[in-house]
Amino acid sequence: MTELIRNPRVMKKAQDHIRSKIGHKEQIEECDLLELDYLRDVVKEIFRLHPAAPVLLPHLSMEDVKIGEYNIPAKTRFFVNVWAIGRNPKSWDNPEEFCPERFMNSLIDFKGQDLELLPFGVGRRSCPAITFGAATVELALANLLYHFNWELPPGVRPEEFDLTEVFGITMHRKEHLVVVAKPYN
Ligand code: HEM
Repeated sequence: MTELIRNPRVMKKAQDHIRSKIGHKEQIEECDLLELDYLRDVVKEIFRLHPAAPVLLPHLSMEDVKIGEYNIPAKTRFFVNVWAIGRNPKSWDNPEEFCPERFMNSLIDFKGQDLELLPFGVGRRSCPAITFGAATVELALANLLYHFNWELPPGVRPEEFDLTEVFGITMHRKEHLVVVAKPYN
């Protein structure tokens, strides 16, 4: 929501997209998500810049392995910094920019095949709830954007946001985001 408030162009495009595809409905349901391709790109972009688990969970190498120029002995505990991978300029154009359109003509997804986008990890120990987790985020965001317009309280400017994030097993903003919800009919 912070990124959408900071990027009103994307907020409006996502809302127009959802509202035109869904028409009049009490609530957006899981079966509607298939149609919401721009929303999916927005969620991918959120996962790229703000992975919930920035260094995944700790892993242990089972045998000696060489990755690039690094020799990693067996039984080494290591962390995979997917936060940095998602912002690597070798993989992403203008990596710091919030731009869901980067996924429009791209096959990159977060299911584990594309190593530049790993919000759920990859391989045997990746998140077993990837489908449930992604659908939950998409469904919640779709309904919030469909039913409400969102504004900042008077006098608050997005340029003044403190975007500091708290690192840990899961990552979140240090400051709360305060927004005003205006029901949309
Ligand atoms: C958007 C929501 C979610 C995200 C982004 C997410 C992300 C992750 C990540 C990054 C890992 C570590 C993968 C690795 O180290 O390679 C993980 C592991 C795990 N997640 Fe999720 N997760 C989400 C939702 C959920 C939910 C809803 C559940 C349970 C209902 C769940 C259950 C688990 C479990 C049990 C593991 C450990 C798997 C293992 O060690 O083999 N996750 N998740």
